Amino acid sequence: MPPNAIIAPSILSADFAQLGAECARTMDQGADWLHVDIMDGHFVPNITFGAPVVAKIRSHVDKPTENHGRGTFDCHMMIAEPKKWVKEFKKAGCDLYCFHYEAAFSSAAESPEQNTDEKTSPKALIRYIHDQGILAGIAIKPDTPVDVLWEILENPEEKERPDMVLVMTVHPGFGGQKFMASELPKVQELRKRYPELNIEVDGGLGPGTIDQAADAGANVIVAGSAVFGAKDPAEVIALLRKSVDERSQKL
Ligand SMILES: O=C(CO)[C@H](O)[C@H](O)COP(=O)(O)O
Repeated sequence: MPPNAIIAPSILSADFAQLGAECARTMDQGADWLHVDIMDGHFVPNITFGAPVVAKIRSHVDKPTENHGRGTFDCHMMIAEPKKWVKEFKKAGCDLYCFHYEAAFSSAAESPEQNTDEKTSPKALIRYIHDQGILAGIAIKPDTPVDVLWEILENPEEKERPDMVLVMTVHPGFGGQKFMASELPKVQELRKRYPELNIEVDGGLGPGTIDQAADAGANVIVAGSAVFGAKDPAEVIALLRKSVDERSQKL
């Protein structure tokens, strides 16, 4: 059976003027993790915030007492140089550093396939993140085929295997976009091969789309506008959890 449902509201849709209070409130409303979107204006055409802001909001939410536990800060690094920021974000209180496959190679290569330098490979980056004592996630954009992940997930070296895979269900950069159901076969394939893996989906998730994502096998659900824009965010969080829990029994 897949791992438990983890509901991770994306604070991209929170009121940035009251971010600490928004984080604390969302946890009180039943969130498991907080999804923290870091955008650098290069990897994606938008800018959010950096480690100093994460350090400030971290103090408003209790640290998790175990890996993947309640209060995990799930930092989604939509940045062009993911290795450069690992230590700083760990220091700020990031518990799970999720980088993009597409950004993991040195900028000298025109595409990930052209880069054969082991030092800048996703596997090396995962090892580096684990060496800092935090969890590592790897994300793929809609244009990236899921096959690129097999070599990384099948690595016999445990330290070089990710703790979570994030399948983007929108093109990264902005909240409030339309859910791309075309990405769900990636989730299905991942779940078929890795029953125990934490598989996260991000983009356009809410009451109208959660059942499809849960049927495909996603268990970590990011929802920004659906939670922060709701009249009753606690009800939406509970609904997302129920869908995943019910559907995961049948997988
Ligand atoms: O990573 C993201 C955008 O790049 C956001 O986390 C995501 O889009 C969530 O927003 P929404 O639930 O409103 O679609």
